[in-house]
Amino acid sequence: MKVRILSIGADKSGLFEPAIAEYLKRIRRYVPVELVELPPSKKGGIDPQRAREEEGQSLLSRLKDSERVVVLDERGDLMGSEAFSREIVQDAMNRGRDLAFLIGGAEGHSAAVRSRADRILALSPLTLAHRLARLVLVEQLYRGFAIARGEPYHK
Ligand SMILES: C[S@@+](CC[C@H](N)C(=O)[O-])C[C@H]1O[C@@H](n2cnc3c(N)ncnc32)[C@H](O)[C@@H]1O
Repeated sequence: MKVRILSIGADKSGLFEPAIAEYLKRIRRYVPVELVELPPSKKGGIDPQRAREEEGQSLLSRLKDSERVVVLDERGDLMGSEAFSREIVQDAMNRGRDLAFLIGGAEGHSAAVRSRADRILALSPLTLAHRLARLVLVEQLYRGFAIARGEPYHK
């Protein structure tokens, strides 16, 4: 099993990168994990619909057939950490499936991305900056593996 996080944009602020790097390092104790940053569309701020579609194509073109696709979106299903561990992390472990998590840009996800999703997941009903969504995702992934192993990180 492998995990990839495909994300539009980079963390230019530098605020979240050290924490994200730390959780990626911790997740690598369990599985290979890769963060793939994709450039935002040049249409951002000018033509939001076009930007969403271009970024969606960029995300979709990088998916592999072997991957179960989890699209992150504030309008998606809300689940607790134990359900996330069971239904996403442990399910993939048990089936030997790879996981791809898709994080959109400033304009969110296109209809094409939503329709490709095996699961649409909200980390909260709040709208998070994409780089903060990344950080919450990697912490929850680490927590999800710790739950699966019965390790004390999750209380
Ligand atoms: C700034 S948000 C995009 C907001 C955009 N206006 C929309 O309607 O989707 C950028 C990306 O961060 C992720 N994101 C932000 N808040 C989230 C949340 N509460 N749950 C899951 N993902 C979230 C999503 O992948 C989203 O596409």
